[in-house]
Amino acid sequence: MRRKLAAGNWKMNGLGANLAELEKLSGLHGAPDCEILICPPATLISTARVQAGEQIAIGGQDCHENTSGAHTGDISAEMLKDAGASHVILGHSERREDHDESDSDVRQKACAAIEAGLKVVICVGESLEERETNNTLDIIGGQLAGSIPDQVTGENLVVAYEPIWAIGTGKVPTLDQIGEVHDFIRTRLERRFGEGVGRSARILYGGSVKPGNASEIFAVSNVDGALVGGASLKADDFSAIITALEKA
Ligand SMILES: O=C(CO)COP(=O)(O)O
Repeated sequence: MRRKLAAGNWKMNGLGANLAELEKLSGLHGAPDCEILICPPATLISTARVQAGEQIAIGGQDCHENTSGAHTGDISAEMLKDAGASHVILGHSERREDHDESDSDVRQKACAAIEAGLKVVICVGESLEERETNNTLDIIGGQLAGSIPDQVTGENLVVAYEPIWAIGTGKVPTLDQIGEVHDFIRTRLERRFGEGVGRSARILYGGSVKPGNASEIFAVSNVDGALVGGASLKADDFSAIITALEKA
């Protein structure tokens, strides 16, 4: 049985004072089959690790593909690990777009992250045009093939399906659309990595997940949790989503 995962991506939001939300969240949940992950800005990782308590895993939002060197402003996977991170989000659409990250870039970053002992949350998702022209599964299939390295395991691989047009918009695919893509991702993972990895890797949905829609999304097949942006910034909102996942 796969452990559920509620992951929060704070993106470029949060100063030290905002970690109070993390402390508030710490004591609210403890279901053994539901993992909680918060990915704050890198500047907060080490403090978050101390303040979050054991119930909450802390992650980064990106890492460089090299272990060290002349990469001003970048952060290596080993540095994330050293700061207390156990996970790292890679290939988020906002980075694929803003930083021209290719599938190959994401795969190289994922290799470095796994080498450093991090679990990877690899994001895939289609644009509105790709959805409207019925190219979603082709796009997702290509991203899965190009972004996930061979050395993943069911324990260190999480895939997040985040339709670009649902991120930050309040729009959410239909439950059938979510189910179709999650079933497709599961099938592709099993085909490439075998039933062991394919069935144990978690697949998260992300894109305007809120307390009001979380329960119905978590009832969809092959949805093992969520990667939440805006609603993860406030403990009360994220706690409501976690509770919905615990009950799913
Ligand atoms: O991008 C996301 C998580 O990585 C989703 O963001 P929202 O939940 O704000 O739509």
